[in-house]
Amino acid sequence: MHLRLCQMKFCSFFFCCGRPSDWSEKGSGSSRWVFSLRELLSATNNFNYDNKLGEGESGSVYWGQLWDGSQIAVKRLRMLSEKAEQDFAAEVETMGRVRHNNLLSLRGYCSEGPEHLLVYDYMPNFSLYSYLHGPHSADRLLHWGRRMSVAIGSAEGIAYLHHHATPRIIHKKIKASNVLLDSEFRARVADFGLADLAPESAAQVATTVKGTQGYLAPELAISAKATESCDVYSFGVLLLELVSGKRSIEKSSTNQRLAIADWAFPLAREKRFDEIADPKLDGSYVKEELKRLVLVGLFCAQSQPQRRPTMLEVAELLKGGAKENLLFIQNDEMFRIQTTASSL
Ligand SMILES: Nc1ncnc2c1ncn2[C@@H]1O[C@H](COP(=O)(O)OP(=O)(O)OP(=O)(O)O)[C@@H](O)[C@H]1O
Repeated sequence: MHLRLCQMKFCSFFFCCGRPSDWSEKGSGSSRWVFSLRELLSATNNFNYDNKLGEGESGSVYWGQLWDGSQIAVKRLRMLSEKAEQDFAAEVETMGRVRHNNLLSLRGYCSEGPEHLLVYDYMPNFSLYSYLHGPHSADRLLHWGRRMSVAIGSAEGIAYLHHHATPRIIHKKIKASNVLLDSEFRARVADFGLADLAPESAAQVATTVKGTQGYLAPELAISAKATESCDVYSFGVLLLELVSGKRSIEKSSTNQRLAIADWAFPLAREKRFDEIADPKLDGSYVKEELKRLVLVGLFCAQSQPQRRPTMLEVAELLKGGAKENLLFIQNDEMFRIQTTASSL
């Protein structure tokens, strides 16, 4: 059942008035849309191994610097769908039109010969994954205030994709490595629209690969058709990860795999919210906010898609609005003590 929220205000979004193709091709670095292969080769030192930021399913990502000094991340795409191959410019133009403070928008592209490259602003604070589980997890820079801001910001970014972008976009790969952090640790959801550029077979393979395991809505095992509600499920998992510092799926000492929602659910039902908190927070968090994130996370990560909220509702709940709706969730039958974990 969807919660009914009144009017939503999206203060942080802004529309891009002009079409990306209208942007000056000969303008300064910030107004460029079409890049030449030559300048991207020069910016990335010929896709030098030392410039490589990482590699995902769709290709490798390289750090680069343009002639004006601005730092970029260049995604070198590996496989394209036939449609995207035929008209790459038109396909990426839709992605370029989507603009929101919590989305990592496309800055430009290059399509020359076999090379298909996407250009983004470089995010100096890496990804949420790197602070939760990766090389920066020991830095303890992800204090509670930042976690709340990442939760709300990424919810607003995804809500924008679902409810305001034209055409609407289902992300399909919401996970901690796709939430990047800008210089102010503001969440920028990355990789939206990319699933639609991949060949169908590859997009389906993506639903089984390691990186997305634990985030996939259970209904995707039956039907490969992703919906907005699948993104809501993935976002619920992401929220629980953000609060607890645990991975979407943890392996126990006996090599058993435990989904994060199955671990957090009994603790939440018994109101043992403090035990869900990431030990790296050292107890420094706002109890009410932590409880809110856990309840909303579990409500999103329910197995029945029709019971999940929309991303607009999620954003409002996380911001602390719609108090009656949070109460409604808290009193839902799933959190009553008789409920068993299998009903999740
Ligand atoms: N704009 C960017 N600024 C800084 N780092 C980036 C940027 N874009 C991607 N990265 C980093 O590059 C690496 C590879 O990213 P990529 O999106 O290709 O893979 P992924 O998110 O790990 O997996 P997937 O392909 O499944 O989304 C990741 O570590 C990511 O954090």
